[in-house]
Amino acid sequence: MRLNYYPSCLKPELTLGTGPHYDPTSLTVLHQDCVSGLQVFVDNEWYSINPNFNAFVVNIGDTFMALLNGRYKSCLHRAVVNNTTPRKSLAFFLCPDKDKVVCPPTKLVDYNNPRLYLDFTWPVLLEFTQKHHRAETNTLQAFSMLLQENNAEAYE
Ligand SMILES: O=C(O)CCC(=O)C(=O)O
Ligand SMILES: [Fe+2]
Repeated sequence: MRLNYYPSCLKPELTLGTGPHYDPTSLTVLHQDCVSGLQVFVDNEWYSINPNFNAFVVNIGDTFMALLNGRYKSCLHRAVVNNTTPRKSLAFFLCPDKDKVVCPPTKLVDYNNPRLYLDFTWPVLLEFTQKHHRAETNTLQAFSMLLQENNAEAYE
């Protein structure tokens, strides 16, 4: 769980509350107060999500995307600040047990939908995100390439 507090800022256009990122986890359940700030990146544009104190925003993260073999996509999002009102949000991250292998069900893999990502466990992806945090890059793609390189080396 993460509690975010974004103080107001005299020059909000010069800063970001939380930079653009994909959540690496499976699902994120987000609760916001009544101040807007959350934005998602769709079709090359940032869209503000209206805050609703009585609702949760559920975000698909990279682990869920891998588990569903890319059928649902994780979403690039960020939080911006404003010059009048501080904002608070609460993010509850769901992630797999540490020894569970993230592998899509066979039903989601066939000739037209080949495996997009090699098997991995959550702690390995977590370590990758902690060591190589690169805002706005596609973390899952970069992680997947590393898995493929490691896999190839193991067979050399
Ligand atoms: O504060 C927000 O609305 C977003 C926070 C967020 O994306 C996160 O904590 O991962
Ligand atoms: Fe997030």
